[in-house]
Amino acid sequence: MTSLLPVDAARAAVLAAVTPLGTEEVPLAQALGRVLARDVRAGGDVPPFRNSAMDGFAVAAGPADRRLRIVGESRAGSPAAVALGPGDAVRISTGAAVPDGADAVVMVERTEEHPDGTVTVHDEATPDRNVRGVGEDLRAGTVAVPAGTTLGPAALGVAATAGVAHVTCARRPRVALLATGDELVPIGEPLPPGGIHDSNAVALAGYVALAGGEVVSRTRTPDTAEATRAAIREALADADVLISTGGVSVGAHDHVKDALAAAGVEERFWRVALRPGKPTWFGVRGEQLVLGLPGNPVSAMVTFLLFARPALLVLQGAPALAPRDTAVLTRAVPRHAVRDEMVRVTLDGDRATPTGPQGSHVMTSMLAADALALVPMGEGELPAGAEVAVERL
Ligand SMILES: Nc1nc2c(c(=O)[nH]1)N[C@H]1C(S)=C(S)[C@@H](COP(=O)(O)OP(=O)(O)OC[C@H]3O[C@@H](n4cnc5c(N)ncnc54)[C@H](O)[C@@H]3O)O[C@H]1N2
Ligand code: MOO
Repeated sequence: MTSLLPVDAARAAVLAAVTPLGTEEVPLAQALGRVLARDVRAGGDVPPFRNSAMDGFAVAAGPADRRLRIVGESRAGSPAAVALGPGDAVRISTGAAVPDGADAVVMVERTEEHPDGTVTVHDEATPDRNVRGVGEDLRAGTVAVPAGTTLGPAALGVAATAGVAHVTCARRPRVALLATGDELVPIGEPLPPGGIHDSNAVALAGYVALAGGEVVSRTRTPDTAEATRAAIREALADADVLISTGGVSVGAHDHVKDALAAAGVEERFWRVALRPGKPTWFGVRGEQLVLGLPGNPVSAMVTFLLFARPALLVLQGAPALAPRDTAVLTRAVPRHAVRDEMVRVTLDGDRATPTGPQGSHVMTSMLAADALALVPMGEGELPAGAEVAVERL
């Protein structure tokens, strides 16, 4: 057998071939999940003005149990027209501007209003009590969200409050998905003898979307050399990344590698010391990346996560990999002699429990998985209690 490439070397080879894509302006409301290419800086101070953290009375600093004259009101969106003089108080709502002359807000529960238009405040008003200062959250001109951030809901909110309506994001990788196999039947259709539903297409499309990619084509091709060539040619016409499944092993009907060579894709590696995922193939055509993933559904998902996902992230200028954690196996796991195994595990704190049978066709082994635990190749088994490296999903 030709030698198998170690998992980390395979991943390094993929990442070495990645050139980050360009950038584009994206309306903030459409930027969820996008990778920020340029820092978002605060256009002004946030909060932009001194405002109240409570409904109550704005007062000058002073002791408890003072009786003050109510001279006006400051509401959110409608600042008070008056400034406070000695002995004055202004009725104030949460979020409303604290008027000039006021140092603090006494919450309404700690006050007592009188029919003559005065109020007794029962709390001491220490300076800035219940007052949110200008720029407490963000200072004008400082970085509110750094480049490289994948924009989640909170980052969108921060960018909005920083006064930004458009953000500069990495272009989304355009991904073509190609499922090969005579046996494949579109999802939802009845299965003929020997047929199986094309689950890879929908599962991988989901992973692509979660990694920020855009699926630009989904094709199924039968196992003939001509059809595979045509499908690959077409898929490569308009994609940054081509991800195929199936047809990369050594069977008589495995045409993917030849078809990729015919399309001018240059092989970087084939076969990894990995279970599941041994026949994984990787190549490039110019800046286009091509991953030929194994057909077995678990192998396709695991190799997507190990190789394709980091590539998609780096194409977008995001960090490729979170550092591996360590966990302790709760059960013994048999080791493969010449392949590292990515065992699907649930995590309870640092305790890793395999999700059940680990065959590369057992799709439900992925369902409950929190992480992939790396069980290194070797003799015998890795005992319960052994430490393993885990990659969280
Ligand atoms: N003689 C050998 N046979 C195999 C070897 C080997 O080294 N020598 N390696 C095995 C390993 S490991 C894997 S992994 C598979 C990978 O084979 P292929 O990538 O060529 O995949 P196929 O043979 O086309 O399909 C494998 C399996 O997956 C099912 N499949 C394929 N596509 C889909 C899809 N889109 N949705 C759902 N399921 C799919 C297919 O029906 C097969 O059951 O090769 C081993 N054999
Ligand atoms: O390496 Mo294969 O992906 O185990 O079934």
